[in-house]
Order: sequence, then structure tokens, then C-alpha cells
Amino acid sequence: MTPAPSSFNTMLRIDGMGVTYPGNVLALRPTTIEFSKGEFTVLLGLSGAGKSTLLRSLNHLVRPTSGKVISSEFGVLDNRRTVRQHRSRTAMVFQHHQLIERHTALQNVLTGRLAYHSTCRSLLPLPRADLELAYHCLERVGLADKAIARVDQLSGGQQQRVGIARALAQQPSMILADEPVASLDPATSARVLGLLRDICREDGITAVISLHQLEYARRFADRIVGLANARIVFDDTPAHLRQEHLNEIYQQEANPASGPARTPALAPVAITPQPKQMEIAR
Ligand SMILES: Nc1ncnc2c1ncn2[C@@H]1O[C@H](COP(=O)(O)OP(=O)(O)OP(=O)(O)O)[C@@H](O)[C@H]1O
Repeated sequence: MTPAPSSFNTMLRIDGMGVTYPGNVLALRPTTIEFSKGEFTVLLGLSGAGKSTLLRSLNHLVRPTSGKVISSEFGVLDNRRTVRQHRSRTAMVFQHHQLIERHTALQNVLTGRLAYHSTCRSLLPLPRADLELAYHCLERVGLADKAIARVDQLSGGQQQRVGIARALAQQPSMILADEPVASLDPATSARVLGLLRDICREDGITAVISLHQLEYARRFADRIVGLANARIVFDDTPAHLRQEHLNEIYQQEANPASGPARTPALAPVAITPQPKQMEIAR
């Protein structure tokens, strides 16, 4: 029998899941955690702490070596069918966009619809309803006027917004974003994260985002999960994050080669109004 997720609002439950890569690299110790519907969770931690591994195992892009992932929609991800169903409702946003640069923004967003069609059907032009949906997704990220622009002619921030529109075109219940603003300047990063957070809130999408910037985690997250040395060392709202938690998140196992780790100091967060979707700077 499929074990039911333990709370009504749970979207995804990770039960004793661990990941050890070939070569006996322990990337995630057995971990139990739940993600609730509509929650915007940021994973924080030093490089190598295990953020990407946790994030990517949530849709089995990285295969857990122990434990299980349980979707409230599809049950335990223990066979190809449930993994495929879960992936069709779980969109990914990547650091380097993973867009087809010679294609237009609209064509790229349309690829978000491919999961809904058979391989043969996807070789043909997609239905008009898909086209309208893709255009609407571009509108939501403020890029309707760039629909027929080639992606390699867009700025980094615009490309990432196309990446978000493509994720939305998948009509996901969950978005996983692996360092989505790592290659953007600070102002653009804040706009892109604000946009992503606002859309997830409006649509009730559960989001798990890995970030390096503490400031953005505190500003945008509903919940921060801090990782250090392949385990979760903090899991609470930003308001509960204290300097001692940061010391733990940014601790490093003794490694003379890497030198001392620098723990960020907990500065006050500037609470600024979030940009409205249609006011995003081009
Ligand atoms: N495919 C792989 N094969 C072997 N080891 C890996 C693989 N991917 C990651 N690792 C190792 O697993 C550990 C966790 O890596 P992971 O990428 O999850 O960390 P991270 O916190 O996301 O780091 P970053 O912030 O640099 O992306 C690291 O020691 C890393 O070297």
C-alpha cells in the first residue's frame, strides 16, 4: 500500500532519503522532510553541502541510494510510471537557462508542453491551445513583446524569465530551481526571484530553490532549509534564523586545502515592495 503523506497540505515527502555517488561520495545523509503545497523553500549552504543533490533527487534526476520520495499526487516514486507522472508536474529552472538559443522565446516556452504529448505528436506543430498558453506564460513574466525574438538576443535576466515561462507552460504543481540567479547581477536577481515567488504564490505552486545568497533567502523564502556536510542543520522560517544557525550552516569539515569558511553576518533585511510582474525592467 502507498504510505500517505502525513499531513493534509503535504505536496512531497522525503522519507529517509540518502544519496551516495559512485566513489563512495556521501552527498546527502538519510533525510526526512516534507514540502507543503504553495510553500517557497530556499536551500542554503556552502558549495558541496548537498543542495543540488537534495533538489535533484526530488524528481529523481539524481537517483536516491536509500529511502524514498512520496508524491501526494502519484505515491511513492518507485517505478517508471510514477516518476514520469511526477516529472510531468515538476518543472525545473536552471542556472544557465538550458534554452535553445537559436529558437524564439515562444518556441522555447512551447517545449514546456512537450511532456503532455507523445514523442510522435511532438514532432508535429503543437495545438493552438498550447501556443496560446505559451504566449500567456510569456505575458506573465513581462515578455510578450519578445515572443518572436531569438533567445540569444535577450539579456541574461530576460532569458531566465523565458526559463520561468517555460516552467509555467508545464502547468506544474512544483518548481525546482537550481541556483536560478547565479549568473545574474543583484538587481536582476532580486526581480527574477520576486517574480518567481509571486507567480508561485498566485498559482499555489510549491517551489524549492537552491541559492547562495543569504540576503535573497531571507527576503523571499517562506522557509529556509540550511545544509552543511550532507545534512540538514536548519529548517524554519527566515524570522527564526539566528547567527548561531548561520555558523552551523556555514561550518566546514576540517580541510586544510580549502582554508577557513567565512560565515555571513546576519544583517537587517531591507523589506522593499516587490516588483509587479508587468513592471519588470526589460
Ligand atoms: N555526479 C557526481 N558524482 C560524484 N560526486 C558528486 C556528483 N555530484 C555531486 N557530487 C559531490 O556531492 C557533494 C554534494 O554536491 P552538491 O552538488 O549536491 O552540492 P551543492 O551544495 O549543490 O554545491 P554547489 O553550491 O557548489 O552547487 C559534493 O561533495 C560533490 O562534489
